[in-house]
Amino acid sequence: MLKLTNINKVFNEGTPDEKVALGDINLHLAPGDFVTIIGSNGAGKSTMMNMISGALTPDFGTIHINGKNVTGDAEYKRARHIGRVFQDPMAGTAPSMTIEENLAIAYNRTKTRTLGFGVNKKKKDIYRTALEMLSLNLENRLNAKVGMLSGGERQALSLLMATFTQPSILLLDEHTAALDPSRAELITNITKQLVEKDSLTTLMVTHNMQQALDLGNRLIMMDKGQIILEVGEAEKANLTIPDLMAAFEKIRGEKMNSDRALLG
Ligand SMILES: Nc1ncnc2c1ncn2[C@@H]1O[C@H](COP(=O)(O)OP(=O)(O)OP(=O)(O)O)[C@@H](O)[C@H]1O
Repeated sequence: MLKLTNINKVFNEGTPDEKVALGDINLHLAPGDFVTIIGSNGAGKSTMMNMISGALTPDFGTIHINGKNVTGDAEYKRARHIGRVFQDPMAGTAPSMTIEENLAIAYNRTKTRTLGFGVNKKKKDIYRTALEMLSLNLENRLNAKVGMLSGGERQALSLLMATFTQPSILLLDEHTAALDPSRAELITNITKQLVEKDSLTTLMVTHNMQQALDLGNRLIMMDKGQIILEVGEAEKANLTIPDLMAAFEKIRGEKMNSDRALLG
């Protein structure tokens, strides 16, 4: 479903600021895999997400989605196969447009123009049914401007929009980090529900160790541009935060340097 092969990325190469952001990353996700990603500061997590979305291109290596080599494809070209939710709840939606109009954009992202961009009764029903899943009563506020929603509501809508058309890959980039704990928990639960509903192949970066353990069937740990630990389904089920911290120390010989790590 998603295959990263020997992905390398160096920023400011040949200068005093040279930084190896990704050094030979190999990662393979099977359909329906939900992989959580944790790691130290500057480990390369966001760079890897940007490589997959097409926001950045690797210096070396290949990216395959659904068996197709997309390494050279521009971000807009990959967008129809990829759903992405960012940390900033304001990033995924258009504030001056209504909930219905925002959903129409997401809905039409993968459709051909011949199906029309208008909002008809059938589409309205699809939007309402999807919104009901969030249990936020947004299905009764289709004409409300998105700018009027709370951060949590907006992030829930972003998540719905990113998953609405069942993308091949869902990228969640610390998407609960900017929310207060109760809203973060709500978005975590909605994430679980939406991903499970369509068995979406998902990659989620998080600084919340407990969230990384609670969600998904696999976990990877990154440090200094490398994947230093991969945990499979059976092992993940019994893993604890102290286990993860101890694993990092054992591999690296030092404590994990993440000032944003939430240790639960
Ligand atoms: N555009 C850029 N130009 C130069 N260096 C960059 C650029 N983007 C990232 N880097 C560097 O590459 C390394 C990896 O950055 P990245 O943002 O991927 O890490 P991260 O794991 O997401 O970190 P954090 O958890 O702290 O957000 C860092 O050292 C960072 O400073």
